[in-house]
Amino acid sequence: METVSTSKSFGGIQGVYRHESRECASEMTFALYLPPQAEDGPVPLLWYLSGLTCTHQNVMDKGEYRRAAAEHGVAVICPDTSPRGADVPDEPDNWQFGQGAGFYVDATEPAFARNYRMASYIISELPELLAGRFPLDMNRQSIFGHSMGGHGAITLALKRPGRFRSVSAFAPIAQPSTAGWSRTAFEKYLGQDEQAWRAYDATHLIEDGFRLPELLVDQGDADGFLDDGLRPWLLEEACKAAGIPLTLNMRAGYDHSYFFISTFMADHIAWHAERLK
Ligand SMILES: N[C@@H](CCC(=O)N[C@@H](CSC=O)C(=O)NCC(=O)O)C(=O)O
Repeated sequence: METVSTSKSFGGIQGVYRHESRECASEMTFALYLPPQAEDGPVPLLWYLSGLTCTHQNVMDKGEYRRAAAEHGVAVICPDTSPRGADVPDEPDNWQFGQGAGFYVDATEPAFARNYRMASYIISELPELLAGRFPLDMNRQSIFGHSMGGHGAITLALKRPGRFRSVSAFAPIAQPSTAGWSRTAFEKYLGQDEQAWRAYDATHLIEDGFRLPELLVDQGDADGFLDDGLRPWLLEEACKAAGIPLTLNMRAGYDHSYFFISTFMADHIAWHAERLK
């Protein structure tokens, strides 16, 4: 693993690291913020999964998470959203599929199965890489994210009870298997059998019996993707039917951008920090 950069921030260290990924068969880059408390011993780890078109860098530059992370003594890891590189299959003119659009699935279609293994990358490879190299308490992890990444956080946690102490999301895609901007990606990564897509769809996982102890979601009501892409009411209905306590904060006037995310970032970090104690 190579250190790309380290910068002191709010008393801690914002690092960027690069490594050869076993799961994605490509070079991958991630950002890790260590709060000042990490100098004295292992700190809990909060995963932030980014949305379509992002790398590790969008949230690092615009998410404004470091002040709250330092205050609460929580490390924040921001992985990339897909495998990268000239050898990785891609559709450069399509922002909803391929590089920057991994959807946190393990692809099964032959053209993509070698590289597009973001579920295993986040759940297995990256934690293995982090453990021991950084002062992190891997028994205390939580997860959140935005849009494609908010949905990814919910699905990864639903399928692994106990792995994450808490889960939250900014404007998550509620049901990607039926939304216009994600349906095609599911077909290309996972094949035509829609039954197989259920394992990567939050509302369907909940319908199929998977559970979370609770869920926090913030959603802007001026989000241009609200009605066609995000549809938080589908998540609300699924959680209600399943008895999952959902706090859905509809935020008046906010859109889908990092201006929205950064506004509520400190609230989410405080909420996770309380559960990571
Ligand atoms: N290029 C698209 C807009 C893409 C977009 O809004 N991406 C969001 C995530 S959307 C769901 O996963 C994002 O986080 N973008 C990065 C950023 O820095 O804002 C278009 O032209 O509509």
